Amino acid sequence: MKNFFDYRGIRIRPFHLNIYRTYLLVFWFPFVLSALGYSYLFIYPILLEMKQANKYDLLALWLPSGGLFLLLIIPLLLLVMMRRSSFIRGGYFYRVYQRQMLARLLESNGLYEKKKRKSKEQTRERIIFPKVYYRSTKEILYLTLPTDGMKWHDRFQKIAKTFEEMYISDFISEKKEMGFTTYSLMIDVISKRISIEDCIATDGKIKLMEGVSWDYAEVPHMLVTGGTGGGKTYFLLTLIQALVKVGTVDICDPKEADLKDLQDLRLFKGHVFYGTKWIAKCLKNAVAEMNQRYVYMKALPTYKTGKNFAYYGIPPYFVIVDEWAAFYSTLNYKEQEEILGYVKELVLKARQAGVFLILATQRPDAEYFGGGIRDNILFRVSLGKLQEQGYHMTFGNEQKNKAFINKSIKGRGYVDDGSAIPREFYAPLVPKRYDFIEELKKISSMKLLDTKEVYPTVDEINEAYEEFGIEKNDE
Ligand SMILES: Nc1ncnc2c1ncn2[C@@H]1O[C@H](COP(=O)(O)OP(=O)(O)OP(=O)(O)O)[C@@H](O)[C@H]1O
Repeated sequence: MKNFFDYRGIRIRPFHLNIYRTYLLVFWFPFVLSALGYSYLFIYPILLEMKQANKYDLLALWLPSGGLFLLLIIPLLLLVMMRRSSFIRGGYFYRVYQRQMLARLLESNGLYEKKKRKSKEQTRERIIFPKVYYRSTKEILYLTLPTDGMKWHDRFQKIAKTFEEMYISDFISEKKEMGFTTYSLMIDVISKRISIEDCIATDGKIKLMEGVSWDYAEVPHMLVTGGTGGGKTYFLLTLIQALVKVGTVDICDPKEADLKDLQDLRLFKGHVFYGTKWIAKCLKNAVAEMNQRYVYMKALPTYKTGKNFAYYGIPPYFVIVDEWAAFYSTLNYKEQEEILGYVKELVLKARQAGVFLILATQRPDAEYFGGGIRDNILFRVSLGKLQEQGYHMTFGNEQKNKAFINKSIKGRGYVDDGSAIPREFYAPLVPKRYDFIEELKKISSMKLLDTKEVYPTVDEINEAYEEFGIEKNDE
């Protein structure tokens, strides 16, 4: 609802074109004034005396000139340093500079009107900016522009990507009101990075950053993409250390690289898979687990329509497959069909049973994700540097208007937490001293659901599916 007074922010005016420098001069001005006073009191009398005596002694001026120099230059240097440090910390001057950038964007793109002002002697031109407003909080930048059907309407409607690139920020939403559009952009995301110690799974969610959690029951399954060295393995290990405390974690490492080492831990005995045959078995087991869980839940005395695994206190079950695309491309047609079949079942049906897939890959090309699998994996993370196409594959072609910016920060990328709005992401920070293996050794066992003698028939499974509103199996 509209308030009577809606504060849009500071209106951008032509004086903002040089405001960053102007502010420096304004802060310096009192020192210039005191330098003038000082000169009048201490230098002028000496000069006057010299003039009267008609004898100029530069040596006598040396000390007072030094004082003048200190009075002018030291404050200027301090102010330049203060301005720079405020800029780096994202403080006052940083925001001043953002306003200057906005003014310069308008000017350099000719987004202004010219107005002539006539006086007796001459005609002067004045530029008038459209009604553009700037407002910022510590985390969000609000930029309001006129979308009133006038001259620059279309231009202002498509400006979000430019803002993302200008301010190295993420467009998160737009709010339209009659005549204006307000774009909200997230800034200073790095300050929301958490440490691995704070990456904890509770209440069906795993915290990944301040304000970003993977709510696996609501936004099931995860896609992790990233080039080599971007932090994919560290991120998967971070997820594993948190998820293993609340449920079961099966790990498929087709490349037999970093994750395979976990098999040496007692905790992961029988939970690490490699080789096509065993990975297929792991996924088949997960489908069987899903079916058992549905039948098990339906048979519980506490069974209640519409409730999921969490309601019955059933621990979640995660299957992590690393290097999915590379693995998939090595499979023959028959193997592809079998394995894709399991993945598809899990992606489409397993949410309420609490069985979740985490697929990690370098590039999520559509050819490795048949049957709409990619579209049904709702939580997506990219890590490290990707080409534009890689971002579009990860977050969908509808993100073509978003500016994805690569930075050389380990564990940095983008996340779509199910909102369909990707934003900058920093994986939990893993300190150098942190040893994943040693930390995992401290965990004695995984939380498993003991479904005991539940070995359901196809009919029983279909019956349970019906209860949970899931499409039945054909056989
Ligand atoms: N979240 C993080 N916190 C701290 N350092 C990180 C993080 N993620 C990655 N790194 C650093 O980056 C290095 C590479 O990360 P990682 O091994 O996870 O990359 P990768 O994408 O899996 O690469 P590859 O595919 O080549 O194994 C790590 O050795 C670590 O030093």
